[in-house]
Amino acid sequence: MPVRILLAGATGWVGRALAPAIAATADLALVAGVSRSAAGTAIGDAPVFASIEEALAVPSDVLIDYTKPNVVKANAAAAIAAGRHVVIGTSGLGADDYAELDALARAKGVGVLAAGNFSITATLLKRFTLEAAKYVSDVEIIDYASAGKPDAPSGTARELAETLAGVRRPATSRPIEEVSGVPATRGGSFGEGATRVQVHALRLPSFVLGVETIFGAPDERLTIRHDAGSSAAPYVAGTLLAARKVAGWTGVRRGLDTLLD
Ligand SMILES: NC(=O)C1=CN([C@@H]2O[C@H](COP(=O)(O)OP(=O)(O)OC[C@H]3O[C@@H](n4cnc5c(N)ncnc54)[C@H](OP(=O)(O)O)[C@@H]3O)[C@@H](O)[C@H]2O)C=CC1
Ligand SMILES: O=C(O)C1=N[C@H](C(=O)O)C[C@H](O)C1
Repeated sequence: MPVRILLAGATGWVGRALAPAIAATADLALVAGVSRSAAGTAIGDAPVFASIEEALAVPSDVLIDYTKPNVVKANAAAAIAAGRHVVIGTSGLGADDYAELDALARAKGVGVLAAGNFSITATLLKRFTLEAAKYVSDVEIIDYASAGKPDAPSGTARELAETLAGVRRPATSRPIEEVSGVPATRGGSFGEGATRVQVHALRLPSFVLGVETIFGAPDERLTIRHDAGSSAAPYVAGTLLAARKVAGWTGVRRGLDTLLD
């Protein structure tokens, strides 16, 4: 029997790429969608509803959420409460939010996979960054995105910074508290003390999303960079992989890298 998918954000930039891909995949079936503007219509045989609550009345196995930062947490909590596994693509949530969702998911015995970025090259950037952090102490992140992106940092940069802060070696750069001038220009901090990670978010026309990890060592430097193009195609395969696998554990896992060999 195919995994039955409820797709929240079915009419969005990513949702419009996911819906036909799910329909074309034998082991997945789109059974319902959520979009306020398309409520009352259908995508193939799947009815579209204005709210997650209405859509959860249709039997399904996995919620895939590509909506908005101010919507995703309530959607995920409602789906977990209804016993659904959840794949989160939407940005905007951080470690504290995921700790709350983890407790809810464990209580219901369901799995959650949240990835700041489901593209393969962004996932490789995370993997290579975590590897380099074993050897080089000083690292900062630049987050490039479109002028209209509602959240900062991006989900991509946030997951990377929060994970990196847990494994990196202590920085040799001057602590932010000791910086004079306008310390905010040193960026936003993730983590604590000398293993905090600074993220610098740029929001400019012409960018879709880019993330750059810069390592500095005495007299040498390493830059690792991912740039997204203008289509949502890079996110489809990783999201569908997560939908197939998310029933395999209980609680929240973060990052597509956790599913790769
Ligand atoms: N993890 C990853 O790899 C990626 C993550 N993203 C993230 O995914 C999210 C979605 O991106 P994108 O597809 O570009 O967004 P869009 O703005 O194109 O689409 C948003 C979708 O959510 C629906 N929606 C918005 N508000 C509500 C609401 N209150 N209730 C129900 N449905 C709602 C919209 O439909 P309607 O307005 O009709 O309700 C629409 O279908 C963003 O946070 C983005 O940063 C994007 C790309 C990759
Ligand atoms: O808002 C976007 O467009 C994107 N957001 C994701 C993020 O917040 O990291 C990533 C994706 O490449 C595009």
